[in-house]
Amino acid sequence: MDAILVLNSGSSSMKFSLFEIEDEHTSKQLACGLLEGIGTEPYFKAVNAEGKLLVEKSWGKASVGTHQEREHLVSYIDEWLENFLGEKTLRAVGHRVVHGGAKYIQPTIITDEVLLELERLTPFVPLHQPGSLAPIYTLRKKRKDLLQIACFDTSFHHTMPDVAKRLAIPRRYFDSDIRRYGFHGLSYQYIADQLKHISPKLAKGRVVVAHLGNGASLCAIKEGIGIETTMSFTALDGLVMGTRCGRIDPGVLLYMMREQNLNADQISDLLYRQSGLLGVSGISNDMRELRQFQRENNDSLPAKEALDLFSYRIVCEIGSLVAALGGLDGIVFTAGIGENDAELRERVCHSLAWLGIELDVAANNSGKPEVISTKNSQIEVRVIRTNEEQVMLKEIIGVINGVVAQPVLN
Ligand SMILES: Nc1ncnc2c1ncn2[C@@H]1O[C@H](COP(=O)(O)OP(=O)(O)O)[C@@H](O)[C@H]1O
Ligand SMILES: CC(=O)OP(=O)(O)O
Ligand SMILES: [Mg+2]
Repeated sequence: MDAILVLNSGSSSMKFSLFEIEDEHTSKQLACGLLEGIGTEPYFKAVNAEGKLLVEKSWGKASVGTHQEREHLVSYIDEWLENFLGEKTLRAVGHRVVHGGAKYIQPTIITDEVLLELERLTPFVPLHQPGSLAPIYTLRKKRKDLLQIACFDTSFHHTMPDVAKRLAIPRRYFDSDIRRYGFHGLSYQYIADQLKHISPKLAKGRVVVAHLGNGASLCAIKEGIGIETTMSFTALDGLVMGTRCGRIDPGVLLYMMREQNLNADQISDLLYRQSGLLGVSGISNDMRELRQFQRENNDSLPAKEALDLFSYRIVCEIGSLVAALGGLDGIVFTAGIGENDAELRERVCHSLAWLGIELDVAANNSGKPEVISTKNSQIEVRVIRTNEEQVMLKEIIGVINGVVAQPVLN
């Protein structure tokens, strides 16, 4: 029997799912797991399809998040996998690659040339691309003949009209790929696919999807096609995030460079790692920790200000996407915060009541929220658990079966 490994590498975590291919169209999950705390206190855990713990390991605080450390961690997972697979053969591994640039729209078999081109995109998303590429390098060293496939977070947004891709800077920059791309596309693809099954009305309508995790963005989807999104050239733009600033006046950066002598690396660190919920609250980038802090500290003002800003920006940006869609039929909340934080969803929905949203408070607070708008609401509001790995699996099987044409390399 053949197996497929799906790796979803993030800036500080790596999720994986292992599937067994039963035939051309069916596969079943064998195991899934998570490596988190990369760069701080790495911790690895895997469970089988029934949720039974298979392995657990922590490395302690000594680790520092270097490239070698990531390689070491991936090697560890690979060795564990080798034992777990037993007689099964690993047929392919698929990687979530955050940036595919203008060229890589389809899932793509990784070759030396592809890897070089993806490496060139690292300056576009310095916080993510190295994390996406590190496991590819490690597995290439360890398993020379293994088929490796890249699935891109940018692909879903290629359908955006040119006007949404353009930045208002001299046009030569657009021609050299400095333009708006958008990210979290694998998650948006999953939601668009799910809507076809669970809400045909929304699948054919105008929807704003709010992917609110550690990275956060919104996507405007019309009849299943992405037409606008809040992230842009990099995964810094748009909403307030865990540690990222979201939309910012570029004049602030010029001021910091000129008047405070900050160089590019310092500004990058400030905007990617020290801003967002962490920067404004001074407490944490993690929504659960912030909520807890606020409860234990009598509505701490810095925590409140960070949370206010987080939801305010979501509300403003939803307004902007509704304008791009020319109206609205539905909103979908997804990812760690969108799926779990009822308070945030309530706040956003109440602020958008003028759009005709009526929240079903009981449904919103239920343990497993699905539709959280009332029957009378003019807008259908849903919570859908995202599953980027499922989309990647479908893409990988498409490549294996030769359904997906590979890009011509020059
Ligand atoms: N029960 C919960 N209530 C509120 N926030 C939560 C809950 N569970 C997870 N989160 C938040 O979700 C965020 C992480 O989301 P996730 O989608 O896992 O992010 P990423 O994939 O970008 O690392 C964190 O801010 C975390 O605190
Ligand atoms: C693109 C992006 O922001 O990804 P993540 O949410 O995994 O940080
Ligand atoms: Mg994520």
